[in-house]
Amino acid sequence: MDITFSNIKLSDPRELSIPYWQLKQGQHWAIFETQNKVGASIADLLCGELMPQQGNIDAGKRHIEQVSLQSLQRLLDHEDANDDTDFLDRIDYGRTVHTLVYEHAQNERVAEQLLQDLNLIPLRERGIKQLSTGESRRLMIAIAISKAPDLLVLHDPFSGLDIHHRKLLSEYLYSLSIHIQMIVITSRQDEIPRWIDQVALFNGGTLDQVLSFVEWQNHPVIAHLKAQSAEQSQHWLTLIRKHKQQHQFNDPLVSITDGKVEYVDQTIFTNVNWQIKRGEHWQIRGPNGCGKSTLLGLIFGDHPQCYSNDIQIYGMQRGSGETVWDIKKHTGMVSSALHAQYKVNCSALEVLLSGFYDSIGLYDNPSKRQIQTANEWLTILHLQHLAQQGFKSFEYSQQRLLLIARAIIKQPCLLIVDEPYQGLDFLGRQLVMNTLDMIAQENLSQLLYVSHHKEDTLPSIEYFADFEYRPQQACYSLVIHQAQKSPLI
Ligand SMILES: Nc1ncnc2c1ncn2[C@@H]1O[C@H](COP(=O)(O)OP(=O)(O)OP(=O)(O)O)[C@@H](O)[C@H]1O
Repeated sequence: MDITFSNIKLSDPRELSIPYWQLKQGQHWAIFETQNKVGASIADLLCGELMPQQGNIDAGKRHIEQVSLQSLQRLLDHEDANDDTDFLDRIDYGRTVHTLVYEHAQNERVAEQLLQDLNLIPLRERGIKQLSTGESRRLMIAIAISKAPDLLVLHDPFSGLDIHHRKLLSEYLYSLSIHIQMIVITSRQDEIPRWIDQVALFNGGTLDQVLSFVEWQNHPVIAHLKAQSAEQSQHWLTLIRKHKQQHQFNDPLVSITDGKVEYVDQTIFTNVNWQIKRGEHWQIRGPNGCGKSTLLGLIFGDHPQCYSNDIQIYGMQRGSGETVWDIKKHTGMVSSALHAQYKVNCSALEVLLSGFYDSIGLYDNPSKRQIQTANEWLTILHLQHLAQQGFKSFEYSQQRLLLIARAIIKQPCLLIVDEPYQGLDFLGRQLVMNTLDMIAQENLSQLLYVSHHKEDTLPSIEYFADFEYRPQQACYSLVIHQAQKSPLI
């Protein structure tokens, strides 16, 4: 049976308008997210998580599943609601990979095959809350397929995956496309699979064009969006320059000596020796699960093992009586973990203001100047009219942009951006990427940056901390590289 959208409308803070759209039985679709994210709303409408304010969707009795950042967030919320840490003699990390994949799988053979196909066997006994970004993405795909859907909506399926797992998933989805109808929603051009039949383009939230794969490849929208983002990022930078802060720390800003993180069942990395000097911008690279976020958590002060390591930051030796707030005061952070923790339903304005206090939610009285700066940020994010709207009611990418602005607002000395583009549309990603690059170029903050995508490399970053696997120690270690500047001709 075909799926038909008729006269669909959603408004503030989401925006979606689909006068008429038919997805024929068996046809594979891609939705390319240019600007105004629509994918999350479409996925939620199809899966019955959201009701249209107007119009209707006829999907018959189709069993539709989605894989998306919001479906992961819902599962994590569910695990938090059932957290048994208080009744156990250990931390409750949520249900294990094994339990979650077995829960809906038809039989053991299907479950084991899924664990194998998505490279989840080594993670079988790990709780969902322990998983890294790429690991949890693979788990969410396995869970969705274990429910044997007729239609699978994959929102940014490759997001957070390293190169090896992106290749594996791409081959896996191709084999799956023979049996299951799919809608792939993405904001990256190279992530539209070749087996897609039709591409839907939205303009300002409205379904604008339906294209064949070949028509899509020659479409001018990308060039147009790049020009638009270059112009808009100048507005961001003007605002950042206006509130420029001076930081007076001595070298090195951060120093880790013989860093090590280990858990009961495995060591993640050892022998990490790393110094971040003034003016240096770093990209941290390495495969899923190698410890990038863990290392950044040691610096930011969120990771429990930061006290058992020899870490100096901003001239303070960790564990010498300083508080986590002494560190956070000079540090901005964007990451999926922080996004997941930001559960407080304060207003958009309060989210931005909370950046001045490093809090999740706002518990202080902001000054007039801080309120004015936060309002200026809302204006350049085009969210001024939604200043009082609750954070939770925003779509994931709008939330992410608010959290990025929250991290930048106080102009921290160190800006930790751990896969910042997760959930953003094409324009949003370009905008944030241009802005981060200009922040680094002008040394407005020092970047510690993580992204798995080659095209996200920021030209201003010259230092690379690469995790490499050490088979003898069965864990990772860090290797430092400095980019060769191309000789002037
Ligand atoms: N409490 C724990 N016990 C055992 N392993 C854990 C625990 N917490 C995290 N891990 C594991 O530590 C590893 C490192 O996680 P981390 O999030 O730092 O990886 P990452 O390099 O950022 O990966 P990604 O590229 O997927 O984001 C992962 O394999 C994760 O499953």
